[in-house]
Amino acid sequence: MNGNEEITLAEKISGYVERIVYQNKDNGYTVLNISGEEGEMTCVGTFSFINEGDFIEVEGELTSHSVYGEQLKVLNYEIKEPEDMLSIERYLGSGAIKGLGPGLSARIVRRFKKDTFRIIEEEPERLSEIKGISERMAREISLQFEEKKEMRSAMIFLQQYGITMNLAIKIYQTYGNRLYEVIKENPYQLAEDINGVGFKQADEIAEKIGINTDSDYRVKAGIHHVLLYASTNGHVYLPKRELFAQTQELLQVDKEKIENQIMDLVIDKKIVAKETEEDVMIYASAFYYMELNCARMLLDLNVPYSVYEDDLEERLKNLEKITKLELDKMQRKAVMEAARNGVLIVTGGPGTGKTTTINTIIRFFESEGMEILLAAPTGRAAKRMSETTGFEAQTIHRLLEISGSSVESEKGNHFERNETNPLETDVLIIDEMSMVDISLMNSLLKATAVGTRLILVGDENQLPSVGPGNVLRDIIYSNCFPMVRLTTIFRQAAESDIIINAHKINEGKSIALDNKSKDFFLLQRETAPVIINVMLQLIMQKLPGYVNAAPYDIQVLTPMRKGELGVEKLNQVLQQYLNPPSPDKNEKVIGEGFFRVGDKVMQIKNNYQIEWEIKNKHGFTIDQGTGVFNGDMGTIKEINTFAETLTVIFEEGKAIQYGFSALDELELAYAVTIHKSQGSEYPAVVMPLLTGPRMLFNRNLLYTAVTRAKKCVTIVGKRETIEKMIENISETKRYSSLDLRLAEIQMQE
Ligand SMILES: Nc1ncnc2c1ncn2[C@@H]1O[C@H](COP(=O)(O)OP(=O)(O)OP(=O)(O)O)[C@@H](O)[C@H]1O
Repeated sequence: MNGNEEITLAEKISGYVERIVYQNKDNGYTVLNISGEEGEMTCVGTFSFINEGDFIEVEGELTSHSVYGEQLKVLNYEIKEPEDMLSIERYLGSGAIKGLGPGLSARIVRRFKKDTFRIIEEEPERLSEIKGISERMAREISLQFEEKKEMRSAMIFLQQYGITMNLAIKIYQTYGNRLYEVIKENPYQLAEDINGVGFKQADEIAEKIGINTDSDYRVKAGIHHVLLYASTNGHVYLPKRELFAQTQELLQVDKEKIENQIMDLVIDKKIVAKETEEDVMIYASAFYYMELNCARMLLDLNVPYSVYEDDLEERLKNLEKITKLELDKMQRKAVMEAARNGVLIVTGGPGTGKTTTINTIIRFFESEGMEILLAAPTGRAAKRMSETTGFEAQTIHRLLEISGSSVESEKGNHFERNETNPLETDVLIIDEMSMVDISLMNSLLKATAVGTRLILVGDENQLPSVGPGNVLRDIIYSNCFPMVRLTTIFRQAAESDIIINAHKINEGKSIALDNKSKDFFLLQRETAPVIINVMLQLIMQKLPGYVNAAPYDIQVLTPMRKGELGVEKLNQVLQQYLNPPSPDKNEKVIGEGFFRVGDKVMQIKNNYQIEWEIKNKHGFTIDQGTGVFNGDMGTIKEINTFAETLTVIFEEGKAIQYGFSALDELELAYAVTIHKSQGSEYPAVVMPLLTGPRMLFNRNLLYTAVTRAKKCVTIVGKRETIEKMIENISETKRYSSLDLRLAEIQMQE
């Protein structure tokens, strides 16, 4: 209890809900005014389902609040059918039934008196005896009345299983009156049908209902859950032995049970099992078909185009004259192969001339009068592509035109551009391909009509995409498509130690860490507190001037989430220093930490539906749309504790308003994991490297981190750790098989 609140006595009162002042749909916490015989009263408590106009009986403690005055803290409540005629009339006329205002309600009650509710339920046609009510309207009134009653009982039923109001409403909307059957027989169905319900929650409900731990439904749902969970770690499938081990750990049931259900799921086409020499690969069906479709569509696009070979050289030379840049042998090859083929992959490390090659390819096709589209997986990468090529590039999501459909499905049908409405272009160039996951690739290919030239550009040595799949590497390893690997580091790029060291790291060679460089430093420190201190000094004092950027633009990258130098801890510290508390900055507590106005944040999942708008300086909306994606970064502009919203401004000035219940989509981003930093570039990167698990602290990770920096890399930690990372080529295995699908199809043809 608050210090400024005083309990006086227990009370039981009844009356109408005059007004719902506030309601939190997650936990049902509600403030409402009721009006009863003794006047108006403010009630505060948890109401799972209530409408304005309802007649309720509440029991609670009468308290006196220093600000809000007298209130009833509700302990119990019951929704009652109003009994006296006045109450009935008020209920009907309260707006609870659409189309019935006070006038009509009064007439109904005058006619049917205390029998009104029975008539509405049992003989609704009699309502049409009243002037102003047609037979159709009578049926509608009765239907609505019935629905309200049904919904109320559904809410009360679901509440006993600890289901929040928000979720209860979704369940009711999905199943209607079938929900009792679903919950009692197979609550695991919820995890399949309703966004936001996972296996764990369904399992909790099942336990409360008393469903056996080895029920078929539970085992099936468990298998599905393990596969989906694997996909959040980037896997498209799991080898059967791993699926078994993980499912057994989750469910604690016999192996035989799992084996049987796997067979059943295969028969039901919910999962796909593919046998190889060593093992059986098991896929959630959606993922299997995504890979299969991608393979088919890529091969369909991969047709040769006839070009006048004689003057190809000539035309290239002319282009070089215009761009005043002579391409090297591999770059030339890339341009020619782009002209000759339907699919081309261009790969290479930093500074090897990928952008320069894209530029020439664009100019080549442009001179042929062809339509060209450019895209990249993230907003930042698209922006960089626009800047370096001088052509407009967009995110792949935007290119495909998000449909804003309310169904977020694994099948990825969120886009207006698809097989029935493909992109209208002759050439499509995608940069930063290492970040494209199988689902996005599937959507992209669906929207790419045969006859379009597809050019995929990326660095195969970057970490694979955050989402499932290993698309770029699989395509390269399949050997099914023309590919050009760029390796020359050009003079200008060779002046940067960031680029030189990145290549050395990639080749497993040691790097100079003597601090004689202008853009690559190691500050040797041995303990976490000292490392944190040094990082703070770098970000707040030294680096902003050195790289000419704001402290917010200097990015801390770290391998881990947990631990003293993990993202979570570092964000707490950095928030405290870079955005200290202040009376004019609202805050919102989240778990153990909080968000504060001014914080740097990152979106951590794809959200295709959320709306954004861009306003000009006069406050007029100049652009709007939907969608924000995993890895997008922004700054908190406003926290409104009354409306329970938090507004973030993302790149390009896109403002997005999050309800407090959606804040699990955001994370502080002063520090981010190296995995999440893919595709982004920052003026300066600061990286603590002390010790960590071998599977994580590897060459690939260090390479990705270093290549994120444009002007300066500073590692704070141990030299020995860096050396070990360069030597360590063990990588966490990613289970993906686009290369196998490509090979299979080619064999069949
Ligand atoms: N044929 C060439 N002759 C001379 N300089 C070149 C040539 N090709 C590229 N360069 C120069 O090399 C540098 C790196 O090239 P570019 O930006 O195209 O590489 P990149 O692979 O796109 O690099 P990153 O991945 O780091 O963006 C640039 O300064 C560019 O002007």
